[in-house]
Amino acid sequence: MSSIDQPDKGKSPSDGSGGIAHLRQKIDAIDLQIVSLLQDRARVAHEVGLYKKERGLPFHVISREQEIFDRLDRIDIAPFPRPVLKHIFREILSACLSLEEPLVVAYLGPPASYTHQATLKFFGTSTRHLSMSTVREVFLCVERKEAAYGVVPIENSTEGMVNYTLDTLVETDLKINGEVVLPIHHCLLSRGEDIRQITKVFAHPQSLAQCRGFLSNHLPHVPTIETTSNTRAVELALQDETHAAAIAGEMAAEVYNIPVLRRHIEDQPDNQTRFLVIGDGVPGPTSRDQTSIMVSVIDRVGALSSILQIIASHQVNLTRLESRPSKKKAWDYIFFMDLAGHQKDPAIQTLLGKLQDLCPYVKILGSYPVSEEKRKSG
Ligand SMILES: O=C(O)C(=O)C[C@]1(C(=O)O)C=C[C@@H](O)C=C1
Repeated sequence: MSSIDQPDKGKSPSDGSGGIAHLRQKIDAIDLQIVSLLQDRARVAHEVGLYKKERGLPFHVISREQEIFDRLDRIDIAPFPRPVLKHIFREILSACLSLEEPLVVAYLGPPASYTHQATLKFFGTSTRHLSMSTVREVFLCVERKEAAYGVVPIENSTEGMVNYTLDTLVETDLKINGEVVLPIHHCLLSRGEDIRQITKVFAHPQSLAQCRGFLSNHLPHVPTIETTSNTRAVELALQDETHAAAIAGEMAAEVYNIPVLRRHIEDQPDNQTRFLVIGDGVPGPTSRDQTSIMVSVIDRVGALSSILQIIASHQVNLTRLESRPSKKKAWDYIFFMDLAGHQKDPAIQTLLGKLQDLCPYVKILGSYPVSEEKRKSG
């Protein structure tokens, strides 16, 4: 028994030391209050669910959830750590929603993939998650209404855009409903106890690319084998008769019970991946939204710069600009743009009208709340 577990018989609150038994009684009473308040909240959420069911209203409301998180941001919660409070509320909302109607979310990759982690971060754990093996399948699952939402990677801070997701966005009628940013920390996982014993490294090409420096410094002559996912890399490393290693996240190490040989092997310490949440509706406006659009421009000198000037003249902030080959004609491009604001904002509405007049093609990919990470960084 550790000393803290010893019953604190000698002390009482009256001896001035605030005996631990008394403090623990206080904690027990507070815990009961927390549980009782959670019960009350769950009952009210269930009532909201019945109200919505009668009227055919959507159960999961991203803008309402954002409003709740915004309010938490404004209240003083010291000394309780804010990120933990957010985490707890993410789970409370997820649990309350599951009493209204279980939410089904499709995501890319096997369980324990980074996209699975992003899904848990956005929706909490009280949802049903469907693992899909391709980005296309995630979209199809939502299009067929087998899932309410899908989660796919869109961009890595080291490796750039996930082109396959951009291309799929071009084709689909689904809309972007949210974004999640996840810090990506890769680990070298192996049953071999010494890094010098490693015979080969299995990894997804994106993870290999993000750990190039580590591999060339520490495993310069060890062959690397590309896999379809990080989790597949772990499976292959486990099946291998020699001391093979895999690159994957800590969650995969836990799920597959494979030791972590090295942590943080990514070349960029602030390596992050941005994921998109896709759905078939458009979330309502919140305190801070962005609108993603896709435009094609007439193939003539200055066409793109005149579009950019129009955006600026409408006082709309362009926060991202990416180009992709149109795949219709050589050297013909489409542009992906993120605009600060919601498509219901008057400035964005006027701008979109103007762009629709000027560009051969404009598609609104969605309006959705800016991620927690971007909100924090200003
Ligand atoms: O306010 C609602 O519309 C609810 O359904 C309640 C609630 C909540 O628990 O606060 C639950 C799920 C929604 O996504 C948003 C909020």
